[in-house]
Amino acid sequence: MAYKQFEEYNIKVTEDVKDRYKDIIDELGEDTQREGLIKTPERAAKAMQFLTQGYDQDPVEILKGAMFKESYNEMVIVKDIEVYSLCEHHILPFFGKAHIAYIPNGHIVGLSKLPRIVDVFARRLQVQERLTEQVLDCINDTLKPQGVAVVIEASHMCMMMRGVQKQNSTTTTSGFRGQFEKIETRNEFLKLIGK
Ligand SMILES: Nc1nc2c(ncn2[C@@H]2O[C@H](COP(=O)(O)OP(=O)(O)OP(=O)(O)O)[C@@H](O)[C@H]2O)c(=O)[nH]1
Ligand SMILES: [Zn+2]
Repeated sequence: MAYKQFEEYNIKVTEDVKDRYKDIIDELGEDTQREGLIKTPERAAKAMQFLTQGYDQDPVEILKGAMFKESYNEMVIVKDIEVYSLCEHHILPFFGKAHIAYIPNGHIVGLSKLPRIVDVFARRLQVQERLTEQVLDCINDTLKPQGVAVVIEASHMCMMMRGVQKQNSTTTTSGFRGQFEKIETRNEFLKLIGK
């Protein structure tokens, strides 16, 4: 494997974050010594490291690890890629689907690498708009295709469980570069992903 995978928790980070979670749980009025909660600060510290592992990963390296010379000149679409991220305002999940298309320009990329780079950017504190643009720019700048398109549809827990408390709203963000700036190409992509 040519790039860093999430393998182990940083011991110092785990200890530091664990101590802070213990204080937070305590402040929220719970008993950190009761059986069900005794290991919770450590579990939460590890979960947060997993959910923010994207800071330590290099998406360019991931794409470059599987670029292949090919003359294929048509649209390649990977749709319905599950996205799980954390909103940077409330540190609550937002989740949904990403749809990615590109038109090669001499090189194709290993299909799995597209969901992998979505994960790299999603596993950070994010807003949906920036997540969309980072995926778009990464593919555009690394693969240098004739065009690239990214659509993300997501539900935000911070709008569902708290705050405005709307259970059925979804947010759609999109970005288009190169050939996808042309309305016909963009429409073909949107039609193929069922939009
Ligand atoms: N644009 C954008 N906004 C987001 C995203 N995730 C969460 N938000 C919003 O971030 C905003 C933060 O607004 P604030 O008024 O500072 O926070 P708040 O008082 O908790 O707001 P409410 O959620 O309306 O209760 C809220 O409107 C959230 O809905 C995102 O990915 N993109
Ligand atoms: Zn939020």
